[in-house]
Amino acid sequence: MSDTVFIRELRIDTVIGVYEWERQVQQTLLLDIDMCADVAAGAATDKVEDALDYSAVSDRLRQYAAENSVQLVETLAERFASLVREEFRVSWLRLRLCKPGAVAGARDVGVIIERGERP
Ligand SMILES: Nc1nc2c(c(=O)[nH]1)N=C([C@H](O)[C@@H](O)CO)CN2
Repeated sequence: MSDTVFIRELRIDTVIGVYEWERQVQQTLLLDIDMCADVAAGAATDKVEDALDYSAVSDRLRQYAAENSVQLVETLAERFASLVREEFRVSWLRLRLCKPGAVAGARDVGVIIERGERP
């Protein structure tokens, strides 16, 4: 299956970072995610129940980040990938998690991971 449901530049507020001051504040990350999905299934019925609901995915990821704190963007990216694959039954995804402004002189830093297999 080559269909994709995507989310771009989702703002994620969380406590994240390795330095002491970062444990005291919330920071905003940006998430891009591409998820393998059967777009035809939703199109056939025109019902969100038959689609991969990008709104539900966004809400769940924001909820997870609000309730959990980690040090590395790598850790949060891996947890997001596992959560989406398990809770939304997504067989393959590519995820880009950015921490804007974290490094002086760079607009963005972060990680890109790809997990699973396309059916
Ligand atoms: N590969 C990583 N390097 C660094 C991370 C990270 O999450 N992954 N984090 C930091 C600090 O928290 C930084 O973002 C503060 O500006 C440093 N390096």
